[in-house]
Amino acid sequence: MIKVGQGFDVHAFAEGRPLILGGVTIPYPRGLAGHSDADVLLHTISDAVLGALGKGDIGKHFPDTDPRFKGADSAELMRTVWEMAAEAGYKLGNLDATVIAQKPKMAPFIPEIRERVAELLQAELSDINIKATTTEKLGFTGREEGIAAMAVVCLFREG
Ligand SMILES: Nc1ccn([C@@H]2O[C@H](COP(=O)(O)O)[C@@H](O)[C@H]2O)c(=O)n1
Ligand SMILES: C[C@@]1(CO)OP(=O)(O)OP(=O)(O)OC[C@H]1O
Repeated sequence: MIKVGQGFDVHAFAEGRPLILGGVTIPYPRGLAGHSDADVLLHTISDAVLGALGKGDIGKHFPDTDPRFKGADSAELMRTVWEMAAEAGYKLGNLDATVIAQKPKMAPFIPEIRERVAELLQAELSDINIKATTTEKLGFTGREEGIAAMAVVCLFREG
């Protein structure tokens, strides 16, 4: 059985917060606003996994009205999401994700993010692809108002 899921998320920049993307803290003067640590990349990947499982989205499982998730570590949220997939017998086929950000330059951080995501999804590094693109200074990402991310996952299991 093969299942495919996609994710998309956006968070606005905010002063006085660390920038955490893919479970990695990126040195940058601003972070992202959110109820959790606002890791837009892990939220996107989590949504893609939940989509493949037909189990809604992270807002359904971890509501932003619930004080338990205030300041939550999105890596822990994604670990919980992946447990749902593993318990249903799924393994990761592959993940392809894109961070849409005018700044910061993501390239230097992508190897560490890949490793972190591979560990969280109990996957081979070669099955994890993380990309970045600007929007050529166009739109809200181009104006450096926030960061968007999108992801596609393929899960598989026997039978
Ligand atoms: N935040 C970003 C955005 C892009 N990159 C890398 O630069 C390449 C060129 O970006 P364009 O938007 O001009 O196509 C892109 O392919 C990425 O490798 C980046 O590291 N961080
Ligand atoms: C992760 C959650 C939960 O803390 O909060 P946010 O960090 O605000 O993220 P978002 O992607 O807006 O929605 C999912 C939320 O339920």
